[in-house]
Amino acid sequence: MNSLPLAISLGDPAGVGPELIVRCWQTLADTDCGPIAVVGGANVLRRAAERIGIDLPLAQVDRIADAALHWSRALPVLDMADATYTPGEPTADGARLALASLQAACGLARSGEAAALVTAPVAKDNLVAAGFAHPGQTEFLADRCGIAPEDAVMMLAGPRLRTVPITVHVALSEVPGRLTSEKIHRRTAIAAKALQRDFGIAEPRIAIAGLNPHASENGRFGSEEAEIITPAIRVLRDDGHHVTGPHPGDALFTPRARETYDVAVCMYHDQALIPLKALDFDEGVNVTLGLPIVRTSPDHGTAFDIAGEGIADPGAMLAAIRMASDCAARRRENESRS
Ligand SMILES: NC(=O)C1=CN([C@@H]2O[C@H](COP(=O)(O)OP(=O)(O)OC[C@H]3O[C@@H](n4cnc5c(N)ncnc54)[C@H](O)[C@@H]3O)[C@@H](O)[C@H]2O)C=CC1
Ligand SMILES: NCC(=O)COP(=O)(O)O
Repeated sequence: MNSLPLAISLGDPAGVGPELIVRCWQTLADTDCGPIAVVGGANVLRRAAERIGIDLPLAQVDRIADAALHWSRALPVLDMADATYTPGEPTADGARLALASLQAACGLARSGEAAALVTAPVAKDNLVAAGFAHPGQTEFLADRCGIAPEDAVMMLAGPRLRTVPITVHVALSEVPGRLTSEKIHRRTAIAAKALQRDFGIAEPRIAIAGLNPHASENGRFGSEEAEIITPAIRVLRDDGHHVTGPHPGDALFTPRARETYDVAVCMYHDQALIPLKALDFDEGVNVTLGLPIVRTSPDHGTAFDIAGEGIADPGAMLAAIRMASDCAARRRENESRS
């Protein structure tokens, strides 16, 4: 168990994040996942709990270290920015709060005051209006941690599947131009190292998808497999990684195929996220690999359409908190051994 708290950023206060955090605290309080602390938004959390009929004990703390004193009987919330609770109706104030919470929570993880960072969902376009200059939180965290955006690797992880998209938040038409052997090699190697360090998989089995239908059918439907993906696979194998591919994307996620690998490396966002969400939506976690901090998030977004109705499933947020706790503990253990 982590003795340090996990820092939870509030996400967009008009989304499902606040009510899910409340539900997660109810489930996790005093369990071996260790203390959690929400960074800002006490009023939002209180109102979200009221709205879904939960009598929420809340402990406002000045220092995250104090969360451990309270979390078994009250949800610890760091006293800072706040906003009005307007479920389903995002506001500029709410976006500013989401950004302030993300920035402060990231700072706590980086300084070592928090064991890990768990981010509740944000709406990227609203954040941009609040001054956010990154395609997503993944790239923001890379920037804050002083690493190249390409080296912060998104992985979606559920009980049945793990996937890594090589390109992420870009238009589909730009994907072929953005794929390079170097990028596939580098991001796959980062994922392999993180699976060892944070997930305890000693020799990760990696399956790499093609880009084109039938992985190009020997060049009939495109050249990226031969020119970009296969050379990357060769170098990864030379480095000692257990890699197969390029596999036709449509065959890679069948039940039998999934038994043959620990992670599927995919060429674009939806190739990686569609199978994960189809299989594991209510338990899916978005984890950022390659950072000096541990960061997880639920696989879903703000779900403005159901916010405040009390019907949002807390499973993915719970899985994100548990995974952050496990990864942080494993990383600390590995570091103390080396
Ligand atoms: N981790 C993050 O911060 C993420 C943020 N987003 C952002 O969220 C916003 C909305 O994105 P969408 O594509 O609409 O995806 P979404 O995941 O918010 O919603 C898609 C569908 O799933 C449902 N849903 C989502 N979470 C649910 C839950 N916990 N329980 C039950 N049903 C749930 C929604 O009601 C909706 O019908 C966008 O601005 C996007 O950028 C999207 C994915 C991840
Ligand atoms: N589709 C995943 C997603 O949008 C989450 O991105 P990030 O904000 O975690 O970078």
